[in-house]
Amino acid sequence: MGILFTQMFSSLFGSREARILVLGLDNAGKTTILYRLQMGEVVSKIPTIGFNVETLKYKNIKFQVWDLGGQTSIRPYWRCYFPNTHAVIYVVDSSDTDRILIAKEEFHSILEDLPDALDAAAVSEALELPKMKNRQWAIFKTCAVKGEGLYEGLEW
Ligand SMILES: Nc1nc2c(ncn2[C@@H]2O[C@H](COP(=O)(O)OP(=O)(O)OP(=O)(O)O)[C@@H](O)[C@H]2O)c(=O)[nH]1
Ligand SMILES: [Mg+2]
Repeated sequence: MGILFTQMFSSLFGSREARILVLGLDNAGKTTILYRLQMGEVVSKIPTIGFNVETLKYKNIKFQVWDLGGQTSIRPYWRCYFPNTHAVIYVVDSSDTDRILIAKEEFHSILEDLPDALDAAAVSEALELPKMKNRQWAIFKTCAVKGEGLYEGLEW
């Protein structure tokens, strides 16, 4: 009911929401961009381990902006954040000429990964779960990195 009302009010007043990921190599300037947009100032010079998430309103759209750490060891976790993402902002440091090729490779691997994510319904179809009549089953979308969906599964 709560969700229904939220959606009704959103459409009445024309406000929309978008989930945005900010990706790019470490030191590219992602966190600086996020807080420049949100607070109009430069806040931190510390590398991001994990993520920062902030909500920005711009032109009647509420952007939920996820700024992920870009260090080599963290990049494999970017894909956990892809589901339900409306757009990716890919930040490149134009003065980091030594790593422009790495920036290109990471960018292309994001593009390869993006269409790969199936939603829970598609996974369930792919595994033909609905055909299983003699067992009880349920499917939950999880991301172990963020700890999402795990307890819903255990609860079940
Ligand atoms: N000259 C210049 N420096 C910038 C710019 N944007 C960011 N920086 C500097 O670049 C450094 C890294 O910026 P961050 O925003 O922390 O980089 P990041 O992409 O979030 O890095 P990770 O969190 O490690 O992935 C900081 O010292 C910033 O002040 C810019 O547009 N121009
Ligand atoms: Mg950062």
